[in-house]
Amino acid sequence: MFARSAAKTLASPSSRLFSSSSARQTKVTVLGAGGGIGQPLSLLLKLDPLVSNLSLYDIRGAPGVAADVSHVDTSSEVTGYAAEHLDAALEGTKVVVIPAGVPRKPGMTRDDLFNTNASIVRDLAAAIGRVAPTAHILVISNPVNSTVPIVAATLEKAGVFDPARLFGVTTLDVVRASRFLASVSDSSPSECNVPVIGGHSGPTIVPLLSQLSRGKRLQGEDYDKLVYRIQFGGDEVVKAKDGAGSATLSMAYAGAKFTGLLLRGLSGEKGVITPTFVKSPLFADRGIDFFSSPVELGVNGVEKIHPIGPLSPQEEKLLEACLPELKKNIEKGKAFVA
Ligand SMILES: NC(=O)C1=CN([C@@H]2O[C@H](COP(=O)(O)OP(=O)(O)OC[C@H]3O[C@@H](n4cnc5c(N)ncnc54)[C@H](O)[C@@H]3O)[C@@H](O)[C@H]2O)C=CC1
Ligand SMILES: O=C([O-])CC(=O)C(=O)O
Repeated sequence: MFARSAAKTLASPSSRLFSSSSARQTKVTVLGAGGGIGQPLSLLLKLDPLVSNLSLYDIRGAPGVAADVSHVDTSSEVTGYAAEHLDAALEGTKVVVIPAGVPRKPGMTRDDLFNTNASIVRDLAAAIGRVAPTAHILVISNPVNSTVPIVAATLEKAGVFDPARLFGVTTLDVVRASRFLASVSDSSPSECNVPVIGGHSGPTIVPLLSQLSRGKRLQGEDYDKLVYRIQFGGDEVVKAKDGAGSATLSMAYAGAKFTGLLLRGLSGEKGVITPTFVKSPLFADRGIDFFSSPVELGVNGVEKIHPIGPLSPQEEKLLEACLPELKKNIEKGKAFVA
C-alpha cells in the first residue's frame, strides 16, 4: 500500500481540510510539533487510524517535521505550519495537543517553568478559543497543575470554556506506575493498571497502589521506594539527560496513548476510562477545582468523573500532602490570567 499523504507547508485559509465532522474525518493539531515531544508524538499520531488529518505547528521547524512524518504509509494527511500560520493550523480541528514550551533542566522544579510557559499556553489557548472554540484541548506543557487552569481561564474570558473538552495529560504518571509496579512485582505492565490521581508534580502525584492486588502486597521500604519513583520519575529522566531536557519519548508515547483513548471515546466507543486532570467536583469543597482521577471519555469528551475509590491509610496521607500544593498551583494559574 502506498502513502497517500503529502506534506504541505501551509494551507491557505480557504483550503479547509474537511468540512464534515464525521468520526472518520478527525483533524488533530499538535502545537509544539517541532520539539522533543512534538516530533515523536506527531509520528505516533500518524499511526493512529482515527486521525484523518494531522496538523503540525511550531514557531520553528514544523514544516520539516510534517514533510518527514508524511512519508509514513498510513492514510492520514499531514500538513506543517510555520510560525505565522497558527490560525490555519487550528482551523476545523477537533483535537489540539499542546507540548509547546520549555522543559526542565537539572535542579529545576516544574513550577520553575511557569514564567516562560504560562504565557505560551495562554496565547495558544486564546487562539484556539478564537479559531477552534469547540476543539478538545490536551495540555502537556508544564507545570500542568497551572497550565490547565490557565487554558480554562483564558477560554472562560473568551466565553467559550467547556470543562468537558479540557484535559491535562497525566498519562505518563500512569504509564510509569504501571511499568515500575510490573518490574518490582515480576509481572506484566498490562496487569498493573494503577490509577494515579491528583496532579502532575512530585507530591501532587498520588498512585493508588492499594487498588491492585499486586500493589497491595508491597509494604514498608518497597512501598515507599515505588511511590517515590512514580512521583519523581520525571526527575530521574531530567537527571539522566543531564541538561538536555526532560522525558520526550515516553511522554510522546503517553500523549499518543491519551489522544488515542480520547479519539475512541469521541467516536462512540463506550467504557473508555483513564486518569486525566480535568475540572472536577471531587475536591471542590476544599477549594480545588481541577483534579486528576479516572474519567470516562465519550462523544462529548468528559463523560463521567469517577470517584477515587477506597484509599489505604498511606494513600490518605499522600492525598493530604497533595491537596494544598495542588491548590497553590491551580490558584497561581488562575491569577496569571486574571
Ligand atoms: N505532561 C507531562 O507529563 C510532561 C510534560 N512535559 C512538558 O512538555 C513541554 C515540552 O517539552 P519538550 O518537547 O521536551 O521541549 P522542547 O523544547 O524540546 O520543545 C518545545 C517546543 O515548543 C515550541 N514552542 C515554544 N513556544 C511555542 C509557541 N508559542 N507555539 C508553538 N510552539 C512553541 C518550541 O519551538 C519547541 O519546538 C515542557 O513544558 C515539558 O516540561 C514533558 C514531559 C512530560
Ligand atoms: O519532569 C519533567 O519536567 C517532565 C515531566 O513532566 C515528566 O517527565 O513527568
